[in-house]
Amino acid sequence: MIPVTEPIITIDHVSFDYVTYTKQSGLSGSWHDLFHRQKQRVPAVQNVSLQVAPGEILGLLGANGAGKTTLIKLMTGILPVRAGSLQLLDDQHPFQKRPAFLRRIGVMLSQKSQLAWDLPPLDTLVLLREIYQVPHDRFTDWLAFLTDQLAVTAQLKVPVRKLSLGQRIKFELICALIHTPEILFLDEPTIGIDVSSQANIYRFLQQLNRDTQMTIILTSHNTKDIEALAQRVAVINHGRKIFEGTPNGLIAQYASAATLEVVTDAPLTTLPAHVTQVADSQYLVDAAALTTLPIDPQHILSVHRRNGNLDDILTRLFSQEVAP
Ligand SMILES: Nc1ncnc2c1ncn2[C@@H]1O[C@H](COP(=O)(O)OP(=O)(O)OP(=O)(O)O)[C@@H](O)[C@H]1O
Repeated sequence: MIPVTEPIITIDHVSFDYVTYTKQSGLSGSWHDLFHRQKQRVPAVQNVSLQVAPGEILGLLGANGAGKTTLIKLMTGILPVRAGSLQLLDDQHPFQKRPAFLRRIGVMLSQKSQLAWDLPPLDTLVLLREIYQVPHDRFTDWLAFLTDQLAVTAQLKVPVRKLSLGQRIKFELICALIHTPEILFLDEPTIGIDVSSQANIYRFLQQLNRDTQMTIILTSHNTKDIEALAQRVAVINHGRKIFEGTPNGLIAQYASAATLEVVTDAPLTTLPAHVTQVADSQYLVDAAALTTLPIDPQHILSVHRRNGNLDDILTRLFSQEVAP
């Protein structure tokens, strides 16, 4: 679906390959590598086109290694766009990292911390204030608001190493927001966060989006994040976009057939193409295909109908091998 308003992000047929070199083990392997390095291309993003409207919350969904983080890195200028084109705000070259561009985006990557381990978050935030040239009084008010909303005011002056994981993630989020960006990128924002803090973060992001029209792009394996926040989702599989639309549209498209969950005491040794394994002896199968399930009925312990929720659908979607 193409947003009706002028898009704030336009990704047009973008592809990205990582180039790596295999490393052989042992001394002789290292010696061999000196003269004959084996080059490998990893096609992380393949021919992806996507548009995001201002004020939208878009969820990027995909299995591990699908290419979500790479797509975020391309949008935020961490990686260069070599094939296709990409425009964010009015900048067609995010990789040039113009200060005016960087001031308009906020990025929180799960694998990269902005916080200094031995310093309190306040020190990092003051540094960011200088980098982004946030006026002092604005900084003070905004920081007080953010820490209050995320319930971490008391931890502002505590060294990062003494904070809980949840508190650290909330400060990472505050770092990404301290300069009030127009677009916020969140890579796995609730990883390792308890349910009450998750709810706190959802409420906060929803309010932020509602009150300031901030555009939010998030990736998550936690479908609760997507259900709570995303107005639209793009599903990436092996670097390709395989779905774009609303979360309900995704459910409607892929949950057309009734799905049954079968528990057995005789696990399958080989998995037929139409069956998805969800646990050691637990399988999902279309109702219409139940009779073709190669399990002796006396070994079936239970059969339950599963309504199509996002978790089920993504499990099925990502377990189907889509050729890279
Ligand atoms: N620096 C790198 N060098 C080489 N290959 C990489 C690099 N970073 C990622 N890849 C590969 O690119 C592909 C996409 O990775 P990416 O991190 O974008 O996936 P992802 O969808 O964010 O996965 P996850 O959900 O596990 O974080 C994977 O096959 C990964 O192994």
